[in-house]
Amino acid sequence: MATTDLSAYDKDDLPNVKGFRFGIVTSEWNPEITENLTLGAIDTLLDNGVAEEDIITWKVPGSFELIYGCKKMLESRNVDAIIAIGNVIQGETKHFDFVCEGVTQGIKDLNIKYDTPTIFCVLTDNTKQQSLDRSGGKLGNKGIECAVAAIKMAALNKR
Ligand SMILES: Nc1c(NC[C@H](O)[C@H](O)[C@H](O)CO)[nH]c(=O)[nH]c1=O
Ligand SMILES: CC(=O)[C@@H](O)COP(=O)(O)O
Repeated sequence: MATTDLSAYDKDDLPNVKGFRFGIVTSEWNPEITENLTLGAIDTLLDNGVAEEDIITWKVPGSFELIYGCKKMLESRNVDAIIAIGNVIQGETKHFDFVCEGVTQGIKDLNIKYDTPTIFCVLTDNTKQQSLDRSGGKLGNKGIECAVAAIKMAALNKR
């Protein structure tokens, strides 16, 4: 059963994050997908009062490099949350499994090691159509969903 619209949220349910700083690290693999996820995340942060100059964006080659890229941002930039954006699409071999598991575990580890939340915005899809549907298509944009998660977790960390 396909998921519901990933982008549905109520702005009134979100905390005030004016003055908060957010990082976005984006994988360059499947750029038409990851760029749409990134635009959805940026637009959502801006729409909820985050200043453009308070959004730091970096790019890495692939989803597996999101781990190191987020780690370096956590260690060198003063941000209240990071959104890790990638898109892994099943190929012919088991490489998909290892990339997905690796980045999942790696981002989980960052959330344990560092006191700044890193949001898992990685689409792990069987087909490109599934990715298109979830990055601004009929099922919404996971980048919006993850920006909402980043706002909520950044505010939680400041309680
Ligand atoms: N096949 C996909 C990859 N593969 C590349 C890895 O993420 C990594 O860059 C490489 O193994 C070198 O360390 N990456 C994606 O983001 N999406 C894919 O579909
Ligand atoms: C999904 C991937 O990791 C990408 O590198 C494609 O891999 P494959 O060699 O299995 O087609």
